Amino acid sequence: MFERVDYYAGDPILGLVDKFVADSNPNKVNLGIGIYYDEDSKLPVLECVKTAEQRIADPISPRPYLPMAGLPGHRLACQNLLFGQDAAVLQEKRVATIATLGGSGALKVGAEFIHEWFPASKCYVSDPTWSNHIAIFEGSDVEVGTYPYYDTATSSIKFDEMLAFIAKLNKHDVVLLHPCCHNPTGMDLTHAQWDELLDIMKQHELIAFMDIAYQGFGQDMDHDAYAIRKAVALGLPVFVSNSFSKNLSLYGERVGGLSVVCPTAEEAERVFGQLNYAVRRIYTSPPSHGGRVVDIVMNDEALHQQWVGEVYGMRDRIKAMRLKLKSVLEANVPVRNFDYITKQNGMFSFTGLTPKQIERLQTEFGVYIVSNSRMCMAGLNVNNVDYVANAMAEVLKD
Ligand SMILES: Cc1[nH+]cc(COP(=O)(O)O)c(/C=N/[C@@H](CC(=O)O)C(=O)O)c1O
Repeated sequence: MFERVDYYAGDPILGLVDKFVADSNPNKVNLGIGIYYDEDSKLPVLECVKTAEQRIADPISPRPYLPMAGLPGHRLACQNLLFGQDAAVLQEKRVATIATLGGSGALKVGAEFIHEWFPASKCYVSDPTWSNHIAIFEGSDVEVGTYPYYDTATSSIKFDEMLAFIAKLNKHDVVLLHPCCHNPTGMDLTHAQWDELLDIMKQHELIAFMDIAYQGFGQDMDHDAYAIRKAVALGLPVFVSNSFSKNLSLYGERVGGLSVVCPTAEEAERVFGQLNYAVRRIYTSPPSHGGRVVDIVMNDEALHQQWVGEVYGMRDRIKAMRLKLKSVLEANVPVRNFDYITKQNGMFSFTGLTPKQIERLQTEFGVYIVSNSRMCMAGLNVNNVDYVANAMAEVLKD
């Protein structure tokens, strides 16, 4: 009956978790999946979340279905964070926002919407990008292509090539962009480069799909949203998928959002209705617990301020680990340039290690990084950074 069904080869990122758990090496370090671990290699529960959880727990309340679009407070939280509190585009009611099952759910609903209402549009992702971008859009029957992005030889962005390629796309083609903390390279465009790119996209009537999963881990909440707000200012059609998995450390609660910026409030109403309908046909409504945590933390002024401070604490710890890793590697492998480690933003560093070196890191040292050479810097801490640096130095001798 099901003999024709293909075996699933496994996910290049999630599959590493199982291998890591099964590894008996006492020194093992998981630098694969994009999860923030604290100084003690523990997944943190933010203080602001603890307070929200207490409010949800006492008094305990029933758990009715949420609206298809999720809690209004969750949706408002996404809008204020992405576009800025009281932004004109919000005052004009030109943004259709739904709460989603994490950033992944936002991408899926967005891909379904594009397939249905822009059937001729192709989606172009950066080369390289988060592997699930391609799987999600292709899973919604949207044809996916890639635009030039990262130059491995120079650890930099192929900006001129990227512009030239995007300038040749067709009207209403979708360009999937990382506003900050690019996954997997960590290399971000400068504000001047964003201005140039978005202007070309405006001229060629392209659709910007901005996937922001690490807001606050780059420079700060507003700086990290620059590309989104610039696209809005230029009057581009913008889809924004956002995730609270990392910056609220709520991975398993599956909380995110999808926003679509429209030319008029009337069109936003139309889009909002179809986003609701897409949710109904995929999963009916988002989970209530995570939505309530987002609503409480993000809309209570004191908790919101506390949250921002906690995110910047995570950001700064990662930056400190980048500096430490770079200094130990420079001391151990003086012939090699490691500037890329501190040039890159957010959780990830694209190390450029070869498959053989990656394999040795894993089998000989129990250090797990993704097969494309992406390393999650948020898995480093003062207890393991020397070990990881020495292991990298060792395999780099190959
Ligand atoms: C760019 C990007 N967008 C969306 C997501 C999905 O987030 P969520 O809200 O949890 O659905 C992730 C997750 N990335 C990490 C985990 C994963 O692969 O699912 C990662 O790259 O390791 C991203 O890195």
